[in-house]
Amino acid sequence: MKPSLEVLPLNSWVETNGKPLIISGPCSAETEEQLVETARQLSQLGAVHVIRAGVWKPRTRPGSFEGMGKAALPWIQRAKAETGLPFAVEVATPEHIELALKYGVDILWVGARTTVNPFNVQEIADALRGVDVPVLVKNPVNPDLALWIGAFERIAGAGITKLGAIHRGFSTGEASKYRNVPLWQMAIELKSTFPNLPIIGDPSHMAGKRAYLQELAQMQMDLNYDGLIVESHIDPDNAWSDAAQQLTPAAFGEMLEHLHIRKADSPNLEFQNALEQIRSKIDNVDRQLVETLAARMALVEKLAEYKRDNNVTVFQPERWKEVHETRAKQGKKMGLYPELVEEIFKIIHMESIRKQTEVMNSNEQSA
Ligand SMILES: O=C(O)C(=O)C[C@]1(C(=O)O)C=C[C@@H](O)C=C1
Repeated sequence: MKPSLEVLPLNSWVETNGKPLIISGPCSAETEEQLVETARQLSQLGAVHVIRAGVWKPRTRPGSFEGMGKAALPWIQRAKAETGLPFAVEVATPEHIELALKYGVDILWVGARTTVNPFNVQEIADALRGVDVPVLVKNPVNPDLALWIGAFERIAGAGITKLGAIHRGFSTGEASKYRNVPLWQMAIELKSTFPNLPIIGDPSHMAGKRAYLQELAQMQMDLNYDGLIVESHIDPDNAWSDAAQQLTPAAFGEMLEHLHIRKADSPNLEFQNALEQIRSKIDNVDRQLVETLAARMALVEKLAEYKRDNNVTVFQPERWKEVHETRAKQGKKMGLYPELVEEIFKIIHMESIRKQTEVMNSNEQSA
């Protein structure tokens, strides 16, 4: 069964006047003064639609600052009253939900460390039954699309229709300049699974460092995300959590000014015609690509029959090295991104091995 979700459009629950939804605020609510002043400066930018703050913080190791908890909730009420802006908070337990709603929090989000655990997500969903509140779900820490999808299904199953995703990147164990690897394909697949589900980019947690925020936010806008959630703080260097990735409200305002916001499409006829023509050429090239792949696989199958009859192994390290290197070199010569050709040939080689193993372990003999 193809999964589907009943999701209300973003602009039915938050007014953004056709612009991307901008959520910003400190990683953590630390003091009343810090929270209210950050919110005040953000509201003065005139570009922020929702203020955020962490109240309950899941931390990797015990002993780190775990959020101010319930004590911060009245500060949120004051920040809301002074700015007139709605407020979003992370919740991880039914008790958090009850308290957040009691103190007038407008939007809840489920954090990456909660999304990984279906028991936790189900508890949250059960606590949300009968409540009309927008809920945003961050991607799970590990790159597992099914877990992310499952979280939406559980929360939607409790009757929540004001739903959105937050893409904050993944822990993959690979070396990366970013704190969390974006794995854009995951977000693209989520959008393909649930076309109506808004996706909000979280460049702060992806980047881990101020220096990468702009490029990541721009990429998220170019992927047609519906909004951004960015951490900001009146004194980022002295923040009690995530100091390296927070911006002052003024710096955040500047970052927003430098963002190119593009539209999903254009009615311009000349553009539409050009697009159609080029896309039809792309269709042809893609057809050739697929035919070429099929031709290669047919050759590999033939080769496997000889290997089977002569009792020779599938994997041939020397030949693979040659294939890999020559194709990468050729790609580079043609101006292609080197990793593109390398990665494609790794996939082709694995498929060649899979196919050959299948042929070699079938009982027929070649003619
Ligand atoms: O050349 C071979 O012996 C093959 O099996 C073909 C092929 C390939 O697909 O290019 C596949 C597996 C080997 O490791 C090397 C190359």
